[in-house]
Amino acid sequence: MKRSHRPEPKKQGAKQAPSKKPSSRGAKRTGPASRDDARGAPSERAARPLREDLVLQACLEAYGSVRHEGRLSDRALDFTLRRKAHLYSTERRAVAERVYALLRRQRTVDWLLARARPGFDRLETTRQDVMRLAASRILHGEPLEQVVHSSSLPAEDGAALRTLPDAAAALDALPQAKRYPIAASLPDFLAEKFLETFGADANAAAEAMNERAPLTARVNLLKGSREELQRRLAAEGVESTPTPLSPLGLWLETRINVFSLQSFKDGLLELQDEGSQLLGMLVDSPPTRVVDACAGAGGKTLQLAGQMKNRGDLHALDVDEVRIEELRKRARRAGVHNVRTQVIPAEDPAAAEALVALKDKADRVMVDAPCSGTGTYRRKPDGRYRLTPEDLKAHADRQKALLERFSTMVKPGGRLIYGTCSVLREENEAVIEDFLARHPEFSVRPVSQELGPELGEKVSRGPYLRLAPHTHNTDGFFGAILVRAK
Ligand SMILES: C[S@@+](CC[C@H](N)C(=O)[O-])C[C@H]1O[C@@H](n2cnc3c(N)ncnc32)[C@H](O)[C@@H]1O
Repeated sequence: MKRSHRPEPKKQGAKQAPSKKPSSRGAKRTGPASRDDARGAPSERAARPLREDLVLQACLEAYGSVRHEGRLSDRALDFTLRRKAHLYSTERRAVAERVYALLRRQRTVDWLLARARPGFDRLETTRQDVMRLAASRILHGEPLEQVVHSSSLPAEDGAALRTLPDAAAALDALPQAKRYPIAASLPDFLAEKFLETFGADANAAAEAMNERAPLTARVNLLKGSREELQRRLAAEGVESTPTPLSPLGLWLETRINVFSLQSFKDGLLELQDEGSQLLGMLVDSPPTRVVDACAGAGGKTLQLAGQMKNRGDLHALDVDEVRIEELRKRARRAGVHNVRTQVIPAEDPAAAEALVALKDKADRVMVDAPCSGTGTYRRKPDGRYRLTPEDLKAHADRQKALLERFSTMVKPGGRLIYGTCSVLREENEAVIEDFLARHPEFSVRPVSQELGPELGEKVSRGPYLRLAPHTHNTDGFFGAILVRAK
């Protein structure tokens, strides 16, 4: 039976979508503290049964606002759960897990229900959504009868759910080209691109993309080593495991609220996917002047500051004032002193003017470009349903333009580091090829020269960093190092 759309036996004791590795959703910041945070022993809290009616109501609100009102999933959950202070933390987690699980399998679930329940698409919207949530829970291994019972379904809808295995068998029987977009839960054009990109591994790529991501922290080297952080976390009752690829990372157990940990408030760690950490490691240290050209809220800026040991000049630029403000806050918490932030205009020629002072001056320029985010669907599952072929083209055009603009800041002998969290060639290798065709003064430096042969071999394809959930259990990332001739 294929995992993607087959109802499967529930793992013993599990209360959530299965995940091979530590996973993150439990620790998502979900609004104000829930009512049991201060009450009851942990074992009592864990044993308390979910109040299914309240959980279902919250799931319907959050899922409905993503699916029917177009809100982003993290915002919709945050918004819903902020207004549900009466939910226990186990219930809040169940809401987040169920909504994310359904978003990851939305197309599959819709296809199966259309077969299992004649007239499904003519049912009233809330009734459809109740069935979707129930079907998704069954696909993720919850016992069918328990789900049917706890979803308070009309008898005919419950009966339809009992036929899901037959619908799954019909899906399995489709030829791969027809089956794949549905089983992978991707729009047709993206499914085609995944098939092109991953070939024989396309099924595995989709499976891993539809799993929960691990909850991954990056140690703040300015405040201690990874081992010291592990000890601090253990003292706070949090188990952690060193990440296998990044020397900076720790997988954290999921059933915690990271943001309430003292070690987080003291700036000892940041949440950052292991793939993102590896991309940040392509910027070597200690160069004296580094530009983080698309710094956003500073995930990589803070990592670079740590790698630079708080020395030299680190320029963090972005067009988004809100993100830059968040970066400043995070930098204060992390004890970062070498960063200068700058909000820059997006459009030429104003943008070019803002960068004039840095022209030919930087040892390293990192362009962590805005992209389709096709590598991050484990964490942002709804992104796939919003992306259009036109968006993809616009991303690639903008990436080329940004590389062109920010490359002017690299000094002779300096390096340009380009990265995305996309798995698609047109945003990655094709952007680099386009740039090199117009800039013979730049050449590619294989990432293994930066990361060392052992790690380099594990994380690269050709000269580039190439990561994906099914091969590395990281988000999908691409990275390239380009060196400007002296
Ligand atoms: C992938 S995100 C950066 C993530 C960030 N580096 C991190 O590690 O957290 C891309 C960023 O590029 C920014 N951006 C978009 N257009 C830009 C432009 N013309 N110049 C600079 N930054 C831009 C976006 O605002 C966004 O914050």
